[in-house]
Amino acid sequence: LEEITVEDSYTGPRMEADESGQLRATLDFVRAMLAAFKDEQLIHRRYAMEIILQAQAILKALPSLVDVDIPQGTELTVCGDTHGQFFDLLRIFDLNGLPSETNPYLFNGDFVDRGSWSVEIILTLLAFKCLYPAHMHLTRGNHEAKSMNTIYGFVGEVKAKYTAQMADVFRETFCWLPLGYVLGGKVLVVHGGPPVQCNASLDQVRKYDRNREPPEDGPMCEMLWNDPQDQPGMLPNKRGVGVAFGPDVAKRWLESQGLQMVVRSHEVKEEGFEVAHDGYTITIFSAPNYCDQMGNKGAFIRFDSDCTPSFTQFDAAPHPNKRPMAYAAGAWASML
Ligand SMILES: O=C(O)c1nn[nH]c1-c1ccccc1
Ligand SMILES: [Mn+2]
Ligand SMILES: [Mn+2]
Ligand SMILES: [Mn+2]
Repeated sequence: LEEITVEDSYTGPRMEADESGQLRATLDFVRAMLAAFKDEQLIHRRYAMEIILQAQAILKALPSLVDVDIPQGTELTVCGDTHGQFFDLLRIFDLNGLPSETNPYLFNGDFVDRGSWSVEIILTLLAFKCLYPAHMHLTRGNHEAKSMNTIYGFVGEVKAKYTAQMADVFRETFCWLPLGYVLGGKVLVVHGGPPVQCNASLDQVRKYDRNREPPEDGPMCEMLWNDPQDQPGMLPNKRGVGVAFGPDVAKRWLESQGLQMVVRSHEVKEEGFEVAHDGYTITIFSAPNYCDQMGNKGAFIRFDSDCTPSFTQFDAAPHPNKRPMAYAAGAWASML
């Protein structure tokens, strides 16, 4: 990275070196980065690379399933899909505060694709992961994957805003994102759903070798792609990947693992969230007016130390005039 020099002509936020000479994202830098992104400016690719690679090293050291405690008297906020809707992420921070050691967050996958500010979202989340590694938690979604990012806009956006090499570094980093979290020993947080068809245990997930693109079946595939259904039983998923699982299947798997509830994302909900399966399965979705057209609310959940959920809904924020998937391959063709 040293060979990337930050030119004197660069006027954006500058990262300072710590006492060991290592460039670090301080809170002041992250605040300045948020302001720059809000003003449709970018940070220098040297600083972007530092954030991505430092976050990658932190993520790599985690197990594939991470236990997170919510100490007495504290709360943890869980957000769902954000899908490149950076100005709605800023609204979450306005409503609920910036991430900090006293205001921990878990973002439950699908950070990128669809929305045209995916780079701003993922650099923000990874920068907070570097700043507060024990208080900013990130789950892998099915959109943290090369095949999806190539089709749904993230690769095109990174190449337009930075470089193809940076797209590769993002891809390597996504492969180290944990597959799920257990809050307070009783709530599984995962992007799609629990691995009910392969019937994997929490321990098998903890040891799973996640450093790869998502496979077509098995624990990792199901955790990124499964969906709940109202009907009892299990059916092939209409998406063609993973399964649809009923209330009986959710209850049986959760009880077999000593868990009370699964919180998942992955599906748009009109109200931003949905409590299904008699409370065993919660969906949380944090991209309001999804793709500038669905008209849905966004929502996030605050869990207290007893894992009691409180829901907050919010509407879409105004954003600069750029349509969803503005950088997707072929988007340029539509402009010719
Ligand atoms: O892009 C989405 O809306 C999405 N979010 N999670 N999964 C998808 C998806 C999956 C397959 C095909 C298209 C979208
Ligand atoms: Mn999604
Ligand atoms: Mn998804
Ligand atoms: Mn307690």
